[in-house]
Amino acid sequence: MITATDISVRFGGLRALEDVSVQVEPGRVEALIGPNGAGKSTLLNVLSGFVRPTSGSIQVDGTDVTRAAAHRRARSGIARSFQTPRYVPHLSVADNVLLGFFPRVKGGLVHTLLGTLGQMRQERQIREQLDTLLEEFELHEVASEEAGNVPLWQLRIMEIARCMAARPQYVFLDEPAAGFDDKERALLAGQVSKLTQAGVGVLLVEHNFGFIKTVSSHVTVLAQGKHLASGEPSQIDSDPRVVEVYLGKEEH
Ligand SMILES: Nc1ncnc2c1ncn2[C@@H]1O[C@H](COP(=O)(O)OP(=O)(O)OP(=O)(O)O)[C@@H](O)[C@H]1O
Repeated sequence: MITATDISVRFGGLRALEDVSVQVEPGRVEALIGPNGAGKSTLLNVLSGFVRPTSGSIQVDGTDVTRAAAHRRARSGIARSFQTPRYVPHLSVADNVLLGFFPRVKGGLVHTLLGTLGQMRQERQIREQLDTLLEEFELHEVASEEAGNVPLWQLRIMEIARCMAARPQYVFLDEPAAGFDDKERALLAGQVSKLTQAGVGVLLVEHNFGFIKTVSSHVTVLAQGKHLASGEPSQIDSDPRVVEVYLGKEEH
């Protein structure tokens, strides 16, 4: 389990987070919601090691990782997606997913990227795992297309598949359904549930409450950097404080 306790972050004079606590459990989706500027991305960045908290602590499966850099967290089983998908547009979808195997390849330096990609393609075990991932996340039909030619919703699923290549225990998803229509959201919900079925703990930052209700088991609500409420989606949905600051203004 990931346990973040009393996390505070200051950017100069701005208090982006104040004493916020959250837990991510294996096989469950913890959703993080709140209005713009509430501190959701900052908390996700703190948990994945991209932002150092001013105070507070983070434990992953009982080990303190508060001071550990992002690459060390990746090695301790955390993978994440970004609000704007990060990918190499001129590489195929399959090769972009292949990049996710890097944390498992010893000595995989970025400047050896292309050479290593070539070697990895040769390795039967990795090739088989890649094929399984592409199949599982329904990317096989676009596997050989250049990622730059693939629609946004498939790029986001490609990012999730790439996260899973590292065999993570925890995956953080930053607004994975932003800009999606109902059909794309339903497809994405199906893919997210594959993560929890595999025992992965998911932290989901998302604005669409309908999507949150479909996939998550617990919700933490932030407002102006502080904890506002937490509970099951059905409790949050009817919490007057949450409706006032957030849900009343959002699609749900
Ligand atoms: N690197 C930074 N330097 C200075 N201020 C920052 C930085 N990152 C975030 N902030 C500020 O911290 C506050 C929280 O921002 P954050 O992006 O975490 O909110 P959010 O809930 O993710 O918002 P959104 O829904 O718009 O993505 C905001 O006031 C933001 O301007």
